[in-house]
Amino acid sequence: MRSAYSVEEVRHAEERLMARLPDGVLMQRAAAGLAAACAGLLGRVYGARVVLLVGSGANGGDTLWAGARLARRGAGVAAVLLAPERTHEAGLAALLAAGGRIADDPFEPLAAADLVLDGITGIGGRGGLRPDAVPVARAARGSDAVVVAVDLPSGVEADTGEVRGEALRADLTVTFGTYKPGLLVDPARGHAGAVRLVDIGLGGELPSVPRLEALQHADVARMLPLPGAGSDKYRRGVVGVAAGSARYPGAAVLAVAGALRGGAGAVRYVGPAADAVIARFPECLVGTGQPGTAGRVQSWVVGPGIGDRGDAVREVLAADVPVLVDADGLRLLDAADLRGRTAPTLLTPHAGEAAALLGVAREEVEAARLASVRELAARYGATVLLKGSTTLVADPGGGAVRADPMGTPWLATAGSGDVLSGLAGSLLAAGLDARDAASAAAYLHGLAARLAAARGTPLTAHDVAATLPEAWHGVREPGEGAGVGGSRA
Ligand SMILES: NC(=O)C1=CN([C@@H]2O[C@H](COP(=O)(O)OP(=O)(O)OC[C@H]3O[C@@H](n4cnc5c(N)ncnc54)[C@H](OP(=O)(O)O)[C@@H]3O)[C@@H](O)[C@H]2O)[C@@H](O)CC1
Ligand SMILES: Nc1ncnc2c1ncn2[C@@H]1O[C@H](COP(=O)(O)OP(=O)(O)O)[C@@H](O)[C@H]1O
Ligand SMILES: [K+]
Repeated sequence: MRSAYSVEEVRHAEERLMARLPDGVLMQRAAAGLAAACAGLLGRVYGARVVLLVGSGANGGDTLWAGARLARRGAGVAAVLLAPERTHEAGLAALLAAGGRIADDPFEPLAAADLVLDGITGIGGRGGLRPDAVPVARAARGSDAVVVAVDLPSGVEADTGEVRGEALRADLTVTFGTYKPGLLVDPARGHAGAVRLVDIGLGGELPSVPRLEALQHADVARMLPLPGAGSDKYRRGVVGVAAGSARYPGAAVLAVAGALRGGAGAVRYVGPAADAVIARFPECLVGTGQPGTAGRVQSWVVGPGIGDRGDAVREVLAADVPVLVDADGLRLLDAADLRGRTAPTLLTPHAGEAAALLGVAREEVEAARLASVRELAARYGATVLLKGSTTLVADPGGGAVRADPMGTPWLATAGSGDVLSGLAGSLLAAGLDARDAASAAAYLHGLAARLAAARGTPLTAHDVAATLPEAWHGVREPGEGAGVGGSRA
């Protein structure tokens, strides 16, 4: 599991750790890790041309100390000082002593650089880049150099992943002590590039529950419901799918396709698309009536392509089993029907559906995903999986939000959300709690898409569903397979 903590939590942990250590040790640990990552990228440090973008705080200090280490190994290092009168003094002195220099004009060294280190702001940054930094950041991005962000890409909001204004775009972010939420949540995540964590000894000082966490293969492997000697199809869990309509039979077929690959022992479909479902999946138990006629299930998926069948949504929500509501089901949702429920409810909106549930514009949800998913979970008293460029899962009672690291834009294809809802519903039927079911489903869905995309694109939702068994195998046997889907970091 990768964990991310807020700026406030990082600062408290840092204070406690610093109280036990000699002055400057943490900055030296950070700078050493940063310089090592840079040396790895450069291959040959001697003779490399390195430019440091240095702001007024400790983020600039880390950058100067790392620059000094590279200069000692023979790199030509020029520092662009964005706040010359407030530059980290000891760091600058170290750089100059190691043979580095201060650049009078930022643009000339940037044009010839092999590597740029962004030390304008880290966790002390507020708002987007200031006007004087904008042309410098653009010149860095426009050059042929590899751009490495120090701790965070300057200009992004560490705690939320929001980007208010302009922010630097890095190829790699070397972050210290712990991930910050902004490194795992778009739009900020899109500015970070690959992310590498440098251990500076902060771990033991951080709270046990992080703000945000991202699953890795081993976490998902532990959650997967595997059949044992005592299993039968009912004990493995039965998932009911109430989806599709005469107009949208395909949504039912795709939700069932996902449900069949989620580890439940059986899938029951009820609704007007029974003929289409049975034609495609003879292993599915089908009926044409209302959900109440389906027989016992351990979870329900309701909503994909269901049209205006609000009665089916209400009927499913009255059942005392975990219920996943998606797509049309979200439009038909009456919040009052959620209040009386004691079994878990999982809502899976995309940004547009989330915006409608919150009564705000879609753009607001996309700009503030973390706040939106938390607000939805609290307001509806349900676990919420917010789909999109970064899929997030929040529980109504708080706790760590899960950020999915596996998504790929190839998933933005009609019907892939239906596959996801079937898959997550199946994991619910198999006994996972709502947060685990939702986040494991998003992970497997993303991994399946990556595996399928490695063989050919564009992807269809059907390709994603068909590749889910390979994704299961991939998380359980990470050494094998197509070599995609390891963590980004
Ligand atoms: N925590 C840890 O464990 C460790 C932390 N370490 C490092 O320290 C970093 C945090 O350092 P920090 O607190 O000095 O803040 P930092 O990010 O350098 O910003 C400082 C100044 O920037 C300014 N400023 C604000 N917004 C701005 C903007 N938009 N555009 C431009 N300028 C802006 C603002 O000054 P202002 O101009 O507003 O007076 C503010 O004072 C952390 O990210 C990590 O790299 C490591 O050394 C190891 C251990
Ligand atoms: N830009 C993107 N990057 C990564 N994943 C995306 C992106 N856009 C959409 N997705 C994913 O694609 C799926 C689309 O689901 P949804 O919007 O419900 O589509 P549909 O209703 O057609 O099935 C979701 O899993 C979502 O997270
Ligand atoms: K930075």
